[in-house]
Amino acid sequence: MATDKISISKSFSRFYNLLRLDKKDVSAVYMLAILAGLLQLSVPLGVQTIISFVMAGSFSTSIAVLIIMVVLGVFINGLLQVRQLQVIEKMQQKIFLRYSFEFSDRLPKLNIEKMDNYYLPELVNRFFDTVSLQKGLEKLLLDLPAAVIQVMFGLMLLAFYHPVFIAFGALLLIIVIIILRTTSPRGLSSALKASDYKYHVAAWLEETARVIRTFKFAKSTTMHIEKTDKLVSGYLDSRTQYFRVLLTQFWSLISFKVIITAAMLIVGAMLLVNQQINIGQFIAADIVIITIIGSVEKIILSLDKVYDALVSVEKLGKVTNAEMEESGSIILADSKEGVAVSFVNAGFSYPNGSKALQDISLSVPAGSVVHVAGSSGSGKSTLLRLLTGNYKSFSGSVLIEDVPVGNYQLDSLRAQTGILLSSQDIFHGTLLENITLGNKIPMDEITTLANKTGLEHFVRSHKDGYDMVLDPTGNRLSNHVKQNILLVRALLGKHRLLLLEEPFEHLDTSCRECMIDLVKSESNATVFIASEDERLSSRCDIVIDLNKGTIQKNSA
Ligand SMILES: Nc1ncnc2c1ncn2[C@@H]1O[C@H](COP(=O)(O)OP(=O)(O)OP(=O)(O)O)[C@@H](O)[C@H]1O
Repeated sequence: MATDKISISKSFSRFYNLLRLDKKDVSAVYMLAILAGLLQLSVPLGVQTIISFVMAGSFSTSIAVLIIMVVLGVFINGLLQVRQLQVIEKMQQKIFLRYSFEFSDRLPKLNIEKMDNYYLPELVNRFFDTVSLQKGLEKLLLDLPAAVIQVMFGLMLLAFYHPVFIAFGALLLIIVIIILRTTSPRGLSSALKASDYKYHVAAWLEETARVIRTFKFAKSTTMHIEKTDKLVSGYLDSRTQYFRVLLTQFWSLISFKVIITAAMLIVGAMLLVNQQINIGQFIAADIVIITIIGSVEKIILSLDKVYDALVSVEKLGKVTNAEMEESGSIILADSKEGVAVSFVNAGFSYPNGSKALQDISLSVPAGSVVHVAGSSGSGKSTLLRLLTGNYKSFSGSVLIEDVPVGNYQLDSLRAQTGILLSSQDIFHGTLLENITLGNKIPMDEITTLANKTGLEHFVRSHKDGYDMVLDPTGNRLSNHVKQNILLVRALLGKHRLLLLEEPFEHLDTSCRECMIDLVKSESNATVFIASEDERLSSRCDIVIDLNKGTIQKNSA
């Protein structure tokens, strides 16, 4: 099973790029963390001074003032933490919002030629990584900087008590850096591997759900369980590997804690006995040391969330960094006339190497109705796809109005093209939304077409009419109605080019005849109809007969 390669520095730079978008918020969080870290140190300093006063046997108003100041410091520290939480919450909301819109905006603009090997609904599962990213963000921006800052300030403070603490600080930093450097790359790559398997398991469960009837009616198959078992084993293996890395880090931490606690107590006690520090300084130094150890513990225990956040950015990048379609700059003029289309020695292979079209040369005058005939797999859909402007890696040339199709601005080409390809479908939404795709189209135009195609009968037979909600993929609709909806969608508006794949497939003979008349009379558009139905040929101006991707016969 292929696992994505990942490098920790690249991952961090992707994460950094994400944070850069919220520069102000991130700076605010760090400023607040620094202030909170400083205030945190007021506790040991205050305690030390209070103890000195008490030891000296003097209880005066200055102690009361000091106590009030220490308590106030703790309170302000809490306030700063609340403010940090508010900023982080805002950033977490922004992450969800940003990825929602980025996914929504990018998906229709993906380069479908390059994304041919992906099943997009499965790819979109990565959206759920926004949740791990939100959680990781909290650790990365709140706990980690606070811990790092506390360690740094704590070490600086300790150095004032006795130079031996400087050595202690250096040793501590070196140990933490060694632990992180040696274990992090392994931690990140095993986290990514576990995440890959997680998505493979989810994808397989989704696939089982999608073809539920196949498994339900199959004769005592256990294939779905066996396949799940294999994927789950992969997940467990990589998860165990990942946990092993975390365990190494936790063990290093425990040993580190034991050694440091023992060393500090011994050193502290010796300094105290030798009267190099007083009791107040001893207690204060211990408070600082406990804070430092607590912070280092926080850093190491947060590592899994850091890995999760970095892995999430990688996973979300599968969609946000995916290649987008390229658009040309020429605008296809809005006109009542159809477009002239020509292919010159055009050939096309899919990314898997399957040769779909070879040496296609043809010339279609504007306004012609073309029947692209041929058996299944002969290349009919592919020929139509090349005219959509989405498929660009063909050899030879494909021209619309004597301009290479790739030169057109995709939006302008789409505005002039009515498309009904078999890959299109019904989506979860109202009937009206399914027809108009949210475009403002006069209702009379819709009802006229619905009348002509026969969709009107379906609309009338439901109490909610155009507001009826269709289920995803339109499974509960008859093929005939589904085809009618897609046909009305394709024909709505003014077009210079119509690309229709098996538009009349589920219609009875009389309906089929009316529809052909409808398509022919609709406009002056140039119409390409890909269909295996030979009866269509006699009703069209040009017939292109395809066989294994080449033109067998081209008759006008
Ligand atoms: N997305 C794809 N990836 C790889 N190969 C493809 C893809 N789509 C089609 N093909 C292959 O390209 C060839 C032409 O397919 P195409 O769908 O254009 O033929 P068709 O005549 O429209 O067939 P049908 O009527 O069954 O849709 C076939 O061999 C098919 O297997």
